[in-house]
Amino acid sequence: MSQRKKIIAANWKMYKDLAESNDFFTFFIENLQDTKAEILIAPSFTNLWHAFDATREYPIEIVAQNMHESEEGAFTGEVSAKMLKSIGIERVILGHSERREYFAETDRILSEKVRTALANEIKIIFCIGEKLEDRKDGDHFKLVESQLRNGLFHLNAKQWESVVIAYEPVWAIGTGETASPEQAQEMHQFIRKTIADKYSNEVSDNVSILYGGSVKPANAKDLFAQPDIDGALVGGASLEVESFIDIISAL
Ligand SMILES: O=C[C@H](O)COP(=O)(O)O
Repeated sequence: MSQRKKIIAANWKMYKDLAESNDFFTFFIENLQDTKAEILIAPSFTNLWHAFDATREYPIEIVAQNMHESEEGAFTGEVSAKMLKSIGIERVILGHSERREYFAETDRILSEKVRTALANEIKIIFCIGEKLEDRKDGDHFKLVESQLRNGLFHLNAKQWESVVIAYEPVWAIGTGETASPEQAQEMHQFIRKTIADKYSNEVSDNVSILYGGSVKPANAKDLFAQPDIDGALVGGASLEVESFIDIISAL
């Protein structure tokens, strides 16, 4: 019987200064209802400590949006796993398409980030997803499989207990063009089978696979009704307390 977790994660990207972040958490905590979902929120680095401190007593996990693959060094502007752990952060988003696109994060760099995170006992939300041209060419399964293999298939079965996958078709991110529940389910099922073929059904059945890409209160319920969709990684709709709570309530 699968014990995989239901997760609603917020990726704030480069939005909210400290005052806006603090205001969000004050209102969010006041209005949060009981939910079976694990709630994860990823603010920017400058807000991480305050967010962690404000939510210590609540069922809300604060997550980093990135980290460097080296333990430490002359990497101006970067943040290490050790620094994140020192402020209580125990999970990081890696492989987001915006990091791959704008910061040239290759599969090799991402596999190194994965190694460093796990070596520092930091759990991972690993993002994979095809571009529109991949899908139009019928290459979306091949692309997603290569991201999965190159980023994560160096892990042993036990290490997968620290991994959550986020399938985020690039063409759905920030566009309002959400994948249909059927499209998302088809890819989630493929991802789970690819993991099962490499490892085992036991490993794949326990990996939470989140959908990301224009998740809104209006489409969340139909997405979450799919058997292999275990929650969402939400961008824009997580910036407002009301819409984020509505998405959580849809699970
Ligand atoms: O990490 C979140 C994804 O990029 C989705 O963003 P979005 O909900 O604004 O489309």
